[in-house]
Amino acid sequence: MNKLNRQQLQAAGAALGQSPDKHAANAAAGAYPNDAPVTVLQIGEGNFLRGFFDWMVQESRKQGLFRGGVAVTQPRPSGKPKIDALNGQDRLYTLVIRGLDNGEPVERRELISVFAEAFDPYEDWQRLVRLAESPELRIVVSNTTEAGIAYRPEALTEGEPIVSYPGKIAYLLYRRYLAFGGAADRGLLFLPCELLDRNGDALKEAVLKYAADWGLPEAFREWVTTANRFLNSLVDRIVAGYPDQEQAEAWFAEWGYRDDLLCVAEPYHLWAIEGEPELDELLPFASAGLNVVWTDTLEPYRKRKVRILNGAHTLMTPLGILCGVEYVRELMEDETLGAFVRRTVGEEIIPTLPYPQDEMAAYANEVFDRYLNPFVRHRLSDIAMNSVSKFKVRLLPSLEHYALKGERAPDGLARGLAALLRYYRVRQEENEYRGTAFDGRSYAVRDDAEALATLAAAWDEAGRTRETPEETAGRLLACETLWGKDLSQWPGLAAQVAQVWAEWTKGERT
Ligand SMILES: NC(=O)c1ccc[n+]([C@@H]2O[C@H](COP(=O)([O-])OP(=O)(O)OC[C@H]3O[C@@H](n4cnc5c(N)ncnc54)[C@H](O)[C@@H]3O)[C@@H](O)[C@H]2O)c1
Ligand SMILES: O=P(O)(O)OC[C@@H](O)[C@@H](O)[C@H](O)[C@H](O)CO
Repeated sequence: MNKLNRQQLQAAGAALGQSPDKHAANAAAGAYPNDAPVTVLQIGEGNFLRGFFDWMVQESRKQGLFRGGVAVTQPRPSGKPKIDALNGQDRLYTLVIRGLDNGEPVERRELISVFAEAFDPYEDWQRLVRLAESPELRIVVSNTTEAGIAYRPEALTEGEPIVSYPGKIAYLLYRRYLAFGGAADRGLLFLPCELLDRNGDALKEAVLKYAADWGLPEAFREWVTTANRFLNSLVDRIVAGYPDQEQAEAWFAEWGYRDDLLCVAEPYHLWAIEGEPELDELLPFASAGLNVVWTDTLEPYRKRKVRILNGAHTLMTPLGILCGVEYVRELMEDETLGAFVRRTVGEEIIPTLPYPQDEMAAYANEVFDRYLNPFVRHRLSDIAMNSVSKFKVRLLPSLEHYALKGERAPDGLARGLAALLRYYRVRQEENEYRGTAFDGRSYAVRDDAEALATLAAAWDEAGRTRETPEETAGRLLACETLWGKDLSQWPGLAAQVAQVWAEWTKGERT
């Protein structure tokens, strides 16, 4: 069977546009017109951007609202296989949107054709520099995970690729600044999608640090802040990526082509962007009828989503994996585990949020329905990656709410923390860290190397010193490098964690 290629796109377009004419067919399919300029640079080849941003560009293009194409590059050398795979299928991929939309089951297949270019910036650095100097370029979008926006000092060597994402932007902006003589109207609009608090500000700050490190002129740094916009935004859509092989094979047989970049997403989508609605002229997603909200108050959107949706994911994941559960939906359908998640969100997390409680409860119910989407198989093992830093952002603030009032942690949140610590009872085996589930099966744990080393050493020390479980809990909670503060000081928390572990030892699971 053939790989996806342009011929399939034209066939799809012809079917949609009822026309054998190539241009009409391409327009109907939202295809990239060969003579349109690249207006967007996308740093990130991952599932999320392909299931969210690129789909939005495609939707806007179908309506004739968005002109231009996207050049995609990977943020790390290790992302190259996906760029190669994209080029191997004429820069096309299939997005399947599956789930309940206003209670109605939907399954839509879209051939996404927004990529005008896909290249490896580490192999062809000058191509990226030329793009930065292009007058047509207007927008830079990224998703490099929360780790990608970090500032890590790095040398600037003329002609050699910069490794980090913000470092790249600092240099590329400098080249753009030089190319246009610092013209005020040649700045770019940055839309980082990383789930970091005030992601636009974080990117700008890191860019300016690199500019200062490299001694770039003060006038350039001024231009970075005055001529460019770094928008803070909050993205929300569950993009599960490539489906199970069995499902993929069934689709390939039906469609008559194979697609290595096949991606599955839910129908729900929200992009709240801090900026004036006039920016929709440049990024006409709201005009295209997509759920894109221009707002001057991002915080309520962010807090609601990170604390409820992501918080519940991070609450359920360690316990689910310890219990041998594989998928979010399976966990929510389990009588005990599902009730545990609903109860903790409803009775413990929502009351910590300073917003109308009925609105928060309605949002949580919508989230539970999304978790139960029968068509999106969201793996707990995917969500589990980097759970320590996720816990800090998603669940710790809810726990802290009680600690600051001098209260003990409520039961569900304490159990979530106990599960996280038990999940990270890991040992290094060759190149990876592994933990052991309740049934004795072993699982791999992916996290920051330093965090894993700290947790493995703490558990090892606990095993050798014959301390009590409460002392072990205290030892783990005291690791400020992990939590950003000493949690062993919070009222009764170590004892609560030890109590939960004792229940699990007796075979009680929640
Ligand atoms: N998948 C979803 O449902 C979803 C929804 C909302 C937000 N997100 C965000 O997306 C991220 C995961 O992305 P995905 O689902 O596309 O997964 P993915 O594995 O398909 O892609 C991850 C991307 O991040 C890059 N990356 C990873 N670590 C990096 C680092 N240290 N520095 C620079 N780049 C790095 C990879 O090269 C790749 O481009 C999460 O961190 C989250 O912030 C995902
Ligand atoms: O993408 P991660 O790995 O940061 O987190 C896993 C999930 O919580 C996350 O992807 C959500 O599904 C998403 O944030 C929904 O918008």
